[in-house]
Amino acid sequence: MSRTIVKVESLYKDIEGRKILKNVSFEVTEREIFSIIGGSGSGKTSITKHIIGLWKPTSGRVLVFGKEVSKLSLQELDELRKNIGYVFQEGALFDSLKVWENVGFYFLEHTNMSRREVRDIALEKLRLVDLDEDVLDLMPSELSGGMRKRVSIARAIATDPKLIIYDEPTSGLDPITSRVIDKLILQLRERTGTTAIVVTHDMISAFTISDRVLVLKKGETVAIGEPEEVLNSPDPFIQEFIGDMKDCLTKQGRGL
Ligand SMILES: Nc1ncnc2c1ncn2[C@@H]1O[C@H](COP(=O)(O)OP(=O)(O)OP(=O)(O)O)[C@@H](O)[C@H]1O
Repeated sequence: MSRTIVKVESLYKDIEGRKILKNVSFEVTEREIFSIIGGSGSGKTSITKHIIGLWKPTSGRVLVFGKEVSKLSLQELDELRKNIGYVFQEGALFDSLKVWENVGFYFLEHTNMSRREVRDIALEKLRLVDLDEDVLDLMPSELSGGMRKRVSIARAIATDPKLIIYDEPTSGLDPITSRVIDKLILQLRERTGTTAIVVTHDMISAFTISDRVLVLKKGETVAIGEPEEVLNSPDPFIQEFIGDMKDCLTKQGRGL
């Protein structure tokens, strides 16, 4: 049986009297690609903030690798975060650092490894995202949008995390580059066996790469299931949300 990597149980989050998340529950199992979709402000990022321990639930529980995140000590939280790679929406690369220094940032900051060793690790991670030594010494400003995403992903996997959270991995990219990043997310799962949670507005991405999809509306679960199940849900919100995309999201359309 597959191991549970993330378990969210009846998660509620209120901030200043506003209900941000209402009774959200789901499990993500090992090697799964699990997408969270929903309109702006529906609570997608709020869920990930609980997973990495930035927020504590108002009620309910969030367990990651079997441990309740809100009960971890600071040291345990550091250890947890080392095992979670986070790909930030805007890439969040340090503009004054070279590509290899960005990818190896964790090791430069937290270990005594030599720069040569860190550079070697960076190259190994860059190869996993189909980049090579040509980019090692480039500055982030010299990269295209798609390459920046790849470098951000290489940085997120630098410490060999068991879980990767992708925050809007295709935002700001043209449709062709978006599909390339989708393929990369799938390839990375094959290459590293990592579990992935993808927060996205991109329906094509969510319905093509995911094993399961969670649809949120104003902090509540509208649907959860395999892409086909969710696509065929009679729920009017889902039908409206998916809208015209449904035709191109048929099985043929999923042939990445
Ligand atoms: N620090 C905060 N303090 C108060 N309210 C917040 C805070 N962060 C988020 N919210 C509110 O929580 C709700 C959910 O926000 P969240 O960022 O999780 O949505 P989202 O689905 O990720 O949206 P988007 O797609 O726009 O990033 C929103 O109404 C937002 O205004």
